Amino acid sequence: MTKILDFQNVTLERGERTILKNINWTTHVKENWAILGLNGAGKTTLLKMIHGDLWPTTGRLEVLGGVFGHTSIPELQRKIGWVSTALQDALHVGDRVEKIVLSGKFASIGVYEKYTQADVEQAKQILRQMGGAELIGKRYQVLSQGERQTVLIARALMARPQLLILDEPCNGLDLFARERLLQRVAKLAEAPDSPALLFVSHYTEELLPCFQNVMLLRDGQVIRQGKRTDLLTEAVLSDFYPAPIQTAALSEQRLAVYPR
Ligand SMILES: Nc1ncnc2c1ncn2[C@@H]1O[C@H](COP(=O)(O)OP(=O)(O)OP(=O)(O)O)[C@@H](O)[C@H]1O
Repeated sequence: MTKILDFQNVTLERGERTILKNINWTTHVKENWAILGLNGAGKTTLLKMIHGDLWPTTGRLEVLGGVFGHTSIPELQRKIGWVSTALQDALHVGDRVEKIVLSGKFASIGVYEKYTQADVEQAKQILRQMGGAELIGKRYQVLSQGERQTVLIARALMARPQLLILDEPCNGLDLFARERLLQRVAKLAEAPDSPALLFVSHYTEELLPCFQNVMLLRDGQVIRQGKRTDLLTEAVLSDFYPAPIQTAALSEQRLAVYPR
C-alpha cells in the first residue's frame, strides 16, 4: 500500500533538549490516524516536521513519497492541508467565506492569483459538502468558532490535498458545536476521495471511529501506536497518562477519560 508518512528513527533536538525521540511510524493511503497527547507531548512539533517546517536532527523522514533532503518542500506543502486555530489569526477576516475557501487553492492567505468562476463554484460546492451551505456570502469575521473551523477545513480541501492535518480542531468549541464539527469530519472521512486524515487532540472522546489508528505520544516519544480498538482502553490509557484515570464508554465506540 502507498505510504503517506514514514518516520524512521526520527529525532529532533533543540539546543540541549530532545523534543522528539526515535520516532518510528508509518501510515498509508486510506488510513486515518489520531495523535493523542497531553500539553507539551510534542504533537505540534511532529506536525511541523510533517509539513516540512522543521527537519529531523537525525533519522529519515519520508512524506507523500518525498524524502526530506531530496524533495522540494514547497511542492510537498501544496499536497498537505493544515487546519489549526492558529491559522485564523493570519486570515483576511473581512473576506467573504467563499473567498477564504478559494484562497486554499493557491495555498495563500488572500486571493492574489487569477481565479475562474469554476473555482468559485468549487469553493461553494466544498462548503456545501462540509455542511456549510448557509455560510456562503457571510463575512468570515461574523462566524462562530465552529463555523470558522468548517470554513478552514473547506479551505484546506480546495487544494485537493493528499493529507489533511486537523490540529486540535475542536479547541474553543462548545459541546454541540464540537459534535457538529466531528460529524462533518466523519462525513468527510466516508467520501471516496477523502484525503488521509491526521487528527490531533488532547481528548479521547474526540477520536471518532473513522480514526481507525491511534498514536499515543508522551514526552516526545511514541508510547503506543496501532488500532484504536486495542489502544483506547482503560488499561492502556492508565499506563499512558501520568496520573490515575477513569474511563466512560460513549456511543459510537468513543471513550471519555477523566482524572480519578
Ligand atoms: N524551538 C524550541 N526550542 C526548545 N523547546 C521547544 C521548541 N519547540 C518546542 N519546544 C518544547 O518541546 C515540547 C513539545 O512542544 P509541542 O508544542 O510540540 O507540544 P504539544 O504536544 O503540541 O503541546 P500542546 O498540546 O500544549 O500544544 C514542549 O516542552 C516545548 O516547550
